[in-house]
Amino acid sequence: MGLLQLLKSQFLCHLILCYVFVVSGLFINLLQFCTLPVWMVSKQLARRINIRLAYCLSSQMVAMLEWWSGTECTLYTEPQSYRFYGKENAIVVLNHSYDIDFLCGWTFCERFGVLGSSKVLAKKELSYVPVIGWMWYFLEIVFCKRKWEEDRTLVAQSLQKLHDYPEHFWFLLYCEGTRFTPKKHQVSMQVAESKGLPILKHHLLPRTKGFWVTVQNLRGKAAAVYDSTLNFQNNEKPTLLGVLNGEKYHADLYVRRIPLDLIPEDEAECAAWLHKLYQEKDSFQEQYTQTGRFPGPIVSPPRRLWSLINWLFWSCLMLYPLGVLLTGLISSGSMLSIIVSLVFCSAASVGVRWMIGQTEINKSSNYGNKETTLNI
Ligand SMILES: CCCCC/C=C\C/C=C\CCCCCCCC(=O)SCCNC(=O)CCNC(=O)[C@H](O)C(C)(C)COP(=O)(O)OP(=O)(O)OC[C@H]1O[C@@H](n2cnc3c(N)ncnc32)[C@H](O)[C@@H]1OP(=O)(O)O
Ligand SMILES: CCCCCCCCCCCCCCCCCC(=O)OC[C@@H](O)COP(=O)(O)O
Repeated sequence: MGLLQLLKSQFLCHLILCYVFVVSGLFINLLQFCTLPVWMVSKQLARRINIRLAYCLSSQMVAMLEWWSGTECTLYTEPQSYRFYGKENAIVVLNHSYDIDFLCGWTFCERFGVLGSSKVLAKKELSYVPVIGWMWYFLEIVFCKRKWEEDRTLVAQSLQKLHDYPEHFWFLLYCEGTRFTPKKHQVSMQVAESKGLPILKHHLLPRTKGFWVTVQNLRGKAAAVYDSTLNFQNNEKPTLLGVLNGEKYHADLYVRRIPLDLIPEDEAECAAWLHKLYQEKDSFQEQYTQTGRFPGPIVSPPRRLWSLINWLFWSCLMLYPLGVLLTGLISSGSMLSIIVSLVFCSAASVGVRWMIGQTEINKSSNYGNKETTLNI
C-alpha cells in the first residue's frame, strides 16, 4: 500500500472529509432557505440559484468518487446519441443494484453539465436525510410514498411543475422501486410468473405506474428516455465507505437513447413496453457477465476539473474556522471544553455514519419483500 493510499484510509482523514461535507452542506441548506423570498419575486431566478447551490453540494461527492477514490466511469453509447447528452431534458431509467449507483449517475450528470438540475423520483423517507434530503426539497425533487393511491396525483402535480423549468435536467427513475436483494428478486419473480411475464435474472420486476405517469407528464418537455444499465468490472461491490477509504472502482454504464415519441401513450401498452425494456436490459447484463463488456462503442467523457475546484474551495472555507477553533480550544486548556468537543464530534460521527447507512443495500427497506407488498 502506497503512502497516499495509507493516508486515504485513515479515520482522521474521513472525519475531515465528512466535516467539510456536512458543515458546508448545512451552510448551503441555509443559503437555499434564504432563496425562499426570491421564489416570490422570480421563480426562475430562484431555481437557477438553487441549481448552482445544489451543484456546490452534490459535486463534492462526485469529486470524492472521481478524484479521491479515482474510480473510473466508462460510458458505452452510440456516437449519434452522445451529441444529445446534456443538451436536452431526458428521463433516465437505471438498474438499482449497487450502494453507489446514484453517485455514478451523478458523475455522468456532472460530466454532461446537468448535475445541479438533475432530478429523481425518490422515496419520501429520503427527504428527511439532513443535508442531501433538505437540498432536494429546494430542487423540486419528486417524492413518493410508494403507495399508488396517494402518489398518483402528487407525482403528476410535481412533474407538471417542471414544464417551465429553466435549465436542462435528467429525471432519474429506478423502475424496480427498491434495491436488488435475493429475497426481493424471488418475490418479484413470483409476481412475474403470476402475470405470465418472463423471468428476469439480474433485475426486479419493474413497477410500471411511476414510469407511465412520468412519461405522460413530461411529454413535450423531455425529448427522450435514456435506458441506462450499470455494472462494475470484476464483480466489484462498491460502497460509499469504500469510496471514502479511497478504494478505486471501475464502473461501466451502457446508455441507449430512445425518443419519447416511441413510447406508447396508453397505460397498458406503456407497461408492456417497459417490461420488454427490462427484458432487454437483463440480456445486456447477461452479456456483460459473460463477456465483461456491454454492446456498442465506448465514448467516455473525461472527468472535469470543476468538481475538484469546488471541493477544494469548500474545504479551504470550512477548514480555516475549524483550525482557529481547535487552536483556541487547545490553548484554553479547559478540560471541560475539550471533553464537550469530543462528545460533540462523536455524536456527529454517529450521525454521518447513519447518513452513509442510507446508501447501504443491507439496510434496504422492506418494500418489495413478501410480507409487505405482494398483492397477488
Ligand atoms: C445516465 C446516468 C444517470 C443519471 C442520473 C440522473 C439523476 C440523478 C439524480 C439524483 C440521484 C439521487 C438518487 C436518489 C435515489 C433515490 C431513489 C429511490 O428512492 S427509489 C424508490 C422510489 N422510486 C420508485 O419507487 C420508482 C418506481 N416505482 C413506481 O413507479 C411505483 O409504481 C410507484 C409510483 C412508486 C407506486 O408504488 P406502489 O408500491 O403503489 O406500486 P405499484 O402500484 O406499481 O405496485 C403494485 C403493482 O406492482 C405489482 N407488484 C406487487 N409486488 C411486486 C413486486 N414485489 N415486484 C414487482 N411488482 C410487484 C402488483 O401486482 C401491482 O401490479 P399492477 O401494476 O399490474 O397492478
Ligand atoms: C465529499 C465527502 C463525503 C462525505 C461522506 C458523507 C456522505 C453522507 C452522504 C449521504 C448521502 C445520502 C444520499 C442517499 C441516497 C440514497 C439513494 C438510495 O439508494 O436510496 C435507496 C432507494 O432508492 C430505495 O430504497 P430501498 O427500498 O432499497 O431501501
